[in-house]
Amino acid sequence: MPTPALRIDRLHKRFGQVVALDGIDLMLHRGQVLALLGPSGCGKTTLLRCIAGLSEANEGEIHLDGECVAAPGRHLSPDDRRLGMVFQDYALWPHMSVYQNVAFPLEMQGVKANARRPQVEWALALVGLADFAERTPGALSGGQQQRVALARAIVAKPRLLLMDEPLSNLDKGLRESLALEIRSLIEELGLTAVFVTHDQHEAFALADRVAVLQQGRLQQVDSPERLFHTPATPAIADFVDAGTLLDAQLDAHGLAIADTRLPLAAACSHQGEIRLLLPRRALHLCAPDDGLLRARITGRLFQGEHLSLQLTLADGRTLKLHAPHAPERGCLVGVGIDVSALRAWDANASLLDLIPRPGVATPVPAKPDLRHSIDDSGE
Ligand SMILES: Nc1ncnc2c1ncn2[C@@H]1O[C@H](COP(=O)(O)OP(=O)(O)OP(=O)(O)O)[C@@H](O)[C@H]1O
Repeated sequence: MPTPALRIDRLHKRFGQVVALDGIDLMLHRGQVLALLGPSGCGKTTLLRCIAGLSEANEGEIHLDGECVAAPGRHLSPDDRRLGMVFQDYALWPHMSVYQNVAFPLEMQGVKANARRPQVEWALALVGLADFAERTPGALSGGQQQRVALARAIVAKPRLLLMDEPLSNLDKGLRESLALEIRSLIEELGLTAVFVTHDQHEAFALADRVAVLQQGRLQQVDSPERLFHTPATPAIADFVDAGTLLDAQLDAHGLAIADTRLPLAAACSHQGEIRLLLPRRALHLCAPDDGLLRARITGRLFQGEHLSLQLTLADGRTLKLHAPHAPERGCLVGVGIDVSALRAWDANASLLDLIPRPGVATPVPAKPDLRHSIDDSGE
């Protein structure tokens, strides 16, 4: 097995009574990009700062390319860790030119001025700012300033690139284009990177692996696809907006949702309250009498490629789904469900395997999208 680019073992960090990191184990291979994703206060920045050497952990170890950089009694300084860092607020020196900002890490390493020039020009060209070398940061847009920060972070060819919310100060259009640029730069240079974000779209766009942190603990480390389609807990499903989460009831007759009972059971025979995830892809519209559920359209947003719909069930609870077409707000519709895509957890957030109830045929999803035949007459 190749030596991992980053290995973290049993990392703990406390601030007085506050446990910011509670036993983090993590491994990242060369060329991989990891997103640290989680709600405010979950410990993302603390973990990044411990990796950078800006913060000292209370327990545990951090290894970079097999070298121990942090352990009880050992703490390598940020400079000695050979990392590149990009911060949310760019952290450029306002009185220095773009060129001087990017040259700074090389200067600190003692690289001579004439040897610095080709490296700085290389880094500025990579981020598309070759013609901006003599400007000061104040004369640049937010996106351009973040590109300077990126050039400064990569100019000394770091073994690990660390980024703290690198896109969150930019507006939406710029966030998407810079995310694409950063991603291709990382691939082109074969960089290994860790970045912090509280935005799942940013995590999914940039990362190969996403580590979800909650209350100082890693909850799931997975590819963006697996995290979104198979979240380990209801809290993760909620955080990545994987669909609609509902409380439902499993009993001897099946799975009760609103005024319907689906012929499903838990493989382990669990009965009682469960938490159910209905991913958008598991649901489709059909005529009111053809679906497994009936609902009224109470929200309808045109989003270019699809409509984003909110449907309200008989008991007042709501479902979210996307559809290429839909009747107007207020119409009654049927909802077909691909039961194989449902996910369920018991009250302790342990995953339940839903299976067809013995002796009962699994419901076949009704034909999707009867857009002209759906009307209000089913009431
Ligand atoms: N210097 C500090 N002194 C005391 N408590 C701190 C300090 N830094 C962080 N904390 C606490 O540690 C916990 C984790 O904070 P951290 O900044 O790592 O969270 P985060 O996930 O990055 O949050 P955000 O997204 O809001 O930046 C929080 O409860 C925070 O209040």
